Amino acid sequence: MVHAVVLGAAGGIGQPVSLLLKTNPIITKLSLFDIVNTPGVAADLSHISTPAVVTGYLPPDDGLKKTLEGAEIVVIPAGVPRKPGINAGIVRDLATAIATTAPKAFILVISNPVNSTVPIVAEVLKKHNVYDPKRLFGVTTLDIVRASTFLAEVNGDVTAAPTVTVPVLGGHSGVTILPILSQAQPSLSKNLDQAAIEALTKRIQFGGDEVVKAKDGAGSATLSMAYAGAEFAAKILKAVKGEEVITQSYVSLDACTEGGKKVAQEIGTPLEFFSVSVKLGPNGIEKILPLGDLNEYEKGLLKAAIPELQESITKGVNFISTSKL
Ligand SMILES: NC(=O)C1=CN([C@@H]2O[C@H](COP(=O)(O)OP(=O)(O)OC[C@H]3O[C@@H](n4cnc5c(N)ncnc54)[C@H](O)[C@@H]3O)[C@@H](O)[C@H]2O)C=CC1
Ligand SMILES: O=C([O-])CC(=O)C(=O)O
Repeated sequence: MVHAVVLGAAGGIGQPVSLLLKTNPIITKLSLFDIVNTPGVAADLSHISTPAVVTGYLPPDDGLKKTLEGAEIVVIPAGVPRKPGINAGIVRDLATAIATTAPKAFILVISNPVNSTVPIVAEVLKKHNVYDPKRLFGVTTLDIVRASTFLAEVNGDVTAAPTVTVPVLGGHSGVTILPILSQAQPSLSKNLDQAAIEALTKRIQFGGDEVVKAKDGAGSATLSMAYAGAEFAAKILKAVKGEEVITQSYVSLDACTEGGKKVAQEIGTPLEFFSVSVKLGPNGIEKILPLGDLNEYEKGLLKAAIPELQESITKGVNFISTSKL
């Protein structure tokens, strides 16, 4: 019995991610919230012959509170593509509702800029004394998905993508995205020269721009993001059921003292949030894994990512310290 929630469920990501969650047989209750159109989305999904009972809520009559009551996992794709200022306020308000109604839920933040929206959610939860860093995740799975696909593609066999894994660390925007191609499994990057590695790294870092350009004004990645978001939610739910799961996510380095300290040393600059490899268990993050060996090029990428990450985290924290909650 799992109650999953999508906030921003009528949007470009919200609708397909809700569809994919509806097809996850572990989920028995799926509650959808948006400022528009959720009754229609919910009615449509409710005809699918999978276990989840789907309900759509709108803001009137305490809709957000009703959506969140008893929620165990909350996925947040609410917001507007490439409008960071607007999204900060939206995410703050949704986090406030989670803090008061479903403080123990796993929170999966998709709304951009993830590098700032995750600190925003953390600060709101801290203000309500319900912050559990083991349960708060910035979803960076799309970067991991892209890395697998693009590495398989450049290696001449895109059909191998499902069997290729590349750890992607750092954050979720441009130069803060650190694909660690030297740690790819299988080690396909050995077939590539340095110029090809650098081109592939840039493609992964700026994959979002490729979609924005191709959509020509009609928004950013939605379908691949929905796939990635549902995959990440499925990983959390597998871990809850006791399966061992290791993946990367943008999380607090204080979520796990031991592992987090080691990573902080590897980074060499204090950062409250970073996308790292985490071992997930029934209560969320059990262990933060070391960055592992980085080659000289990857060390340079890490160094270049730090100032932007620091600035984005500070922006998120300051946004809440100057907000009336
Ligand atoms: N983490 C990642 O890898 C990715 C993140 N994104 C981000 O996801 C967010 C959503 O993108 P799209 O679905 O394409 O946008 P969209 O504009 O199609 O959908 C956003 C939805 O949020 C809803 N919304 C707005 N304010 C709300 C509120 N206060 N409460 C509940 N719902 C509200 C809107 O009504 C709309 O249905 C954007 O911030 C985008 O940048 C997009 C792609 C990848
Ligand atoms: O680029 C964007 O605006 C959306 C995004 O985060 C991505 O596609 O990775």
